[in-house]
Amino acid sequence: MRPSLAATSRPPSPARCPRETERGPCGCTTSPPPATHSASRRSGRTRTRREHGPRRRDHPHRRARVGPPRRVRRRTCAGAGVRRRPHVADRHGPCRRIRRRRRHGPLRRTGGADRGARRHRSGEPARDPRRADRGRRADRSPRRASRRHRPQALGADHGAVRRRLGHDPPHATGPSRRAVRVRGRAVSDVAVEGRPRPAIAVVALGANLGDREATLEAALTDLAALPLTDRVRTSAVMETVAVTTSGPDAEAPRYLNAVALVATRLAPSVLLAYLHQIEARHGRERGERWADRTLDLDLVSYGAVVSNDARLILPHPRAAEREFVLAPWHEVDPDAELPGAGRVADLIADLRGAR
Ligand SMILES: Nc1ncnc2c1ncn2[C@@H]1O[C@H](COP(=O)(O)OP(=O)(O)OP(=O)(O)O)[C@@H](O)[C@H]1O
Ligand SMILES: Nc1nc2c(c(=O)[nH]1)N=C(CO)CN2
Repeated sequence: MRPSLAATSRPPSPARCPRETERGPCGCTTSPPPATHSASRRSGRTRTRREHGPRRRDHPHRRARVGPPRRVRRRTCAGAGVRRRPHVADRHGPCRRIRRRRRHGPLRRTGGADRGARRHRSGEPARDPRRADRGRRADRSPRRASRRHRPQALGADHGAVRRRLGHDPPHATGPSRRAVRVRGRAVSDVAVEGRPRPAIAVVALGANLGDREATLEAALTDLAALPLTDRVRTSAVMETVAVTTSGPDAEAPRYLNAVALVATRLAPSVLLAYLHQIEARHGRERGERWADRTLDLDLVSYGAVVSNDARLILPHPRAAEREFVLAPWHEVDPDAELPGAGRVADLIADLRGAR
C-alpha cells in the first residue's frame, strides 16, 4: 500500500526560538540568517547587532550543538582560510602545501628577485649588466641536482665511494683483489674514477726470517694484485747484511731485499694500509724496532708527495741512508730521484764514499 501523504509529509518544524517573539525584526527560526554584505547593501545601511539578534555562533541553539561547528576551518598546512582540498596543480610537496598564488604582484615586481625579470620583459637594460643574465650564462655548469636526487638520499654508501676512490683505508680482510671487499663488494669490481693519473710508488721489500725468497715472491704478486694498482718494475732480489739499531750485524740473519715500482691510484695512506695487510699475511710480527722479520714493506716514495704525518712519512725518512733500498731502486730506475734528497745514484755514491 502506498504510504499516505500524511506519512510522507515533512515532520513539523522544530520549536521556534523562544526569543524570537521578543525579537520580531530578526525573523529567526532555528538560527538567524547571516548578515551578508549584500543584505546590508540592499538595505542601504548596516544593521546593528541589536536589530539582528545575537550572532550566529552566539545563538542558543548553536551553542547547544555537540561537536565542532560544521564549517570549522581545517587546520592544515594549507594555511589559514583554505577549506577545500586544492586542485592538484596547486598542490606541491608531501604535505599538500598550497602553492600560494602571488598576491600583490605589482608591488612585488617593484623590487626583489622579480626586478630583473621585469626589466628583461620590458626591454629595459639591466642596471648591472653582470647580474642581468645571472643563472643563464652558457658557461655556467648545469644546475646541481636537488637534495632528493643526490646519492645520499638514494642510500649511497659514501664510505664505500671514498674507499673506491682511494681516500680511506680498506677493511683489513686481505690484500688480493678478491680478498679486499667493501660491504660485500670487491673493490676491484668498481669502476675507477677520481684520480686521473696513477702515481708511481716505490715499495721496498725485505725479509730475513722464514722462506725469504718465497715470501718476497708472494709479496710481489700481492702488490701487483692490489686494486687500482699495476706493478711496473721489480728489481732483482739482493742479499744484504742486516742493519740493526747498533749498526750492520754480520751475525744476524741476512736479508733479501728488493724494490718494486707500482703505478697506483690508491691514496698513499691506503696503499700503506694494504702494505701492512700484506705483511700480516706473511707472518710479520711487530715488536722491537728493526727486529728480524718475515717481511717488511716500506713505502719509500709516492710520486713527489711529501708527508710528515707520523703514520706516513714521505719520502721514507731513512731511505736516503739505506743502501739496501737505494741499490735495488737504482737498478730498476737509474734516473730515479728521492724527493727532497736528490738522485738515487748520487745518494749511493755518497754512502759508498763515506764508508
Ligand atoms: N714511508 C713509510 N713507510 C712505512 N711505514 C711508515 C712510513 N712512514 C711512517 N711509517 C710508520 O712507521 C711505522 C713502523 O713501520 P715499520 O714497522 O715498517 O718500521 P721498521 O721497519 O721497524 O723501521 P723503519 O721504518 O726504519 O723501516 C708504521 O706503523 C708506519 O705507520
Ligand atoms: N739489510 C737490511 N737491514 C734492515 C732492513 C732491511 O730491509 N735490510 N730493514 C730494517 C727495518 O726496516 C732494518 N734493517
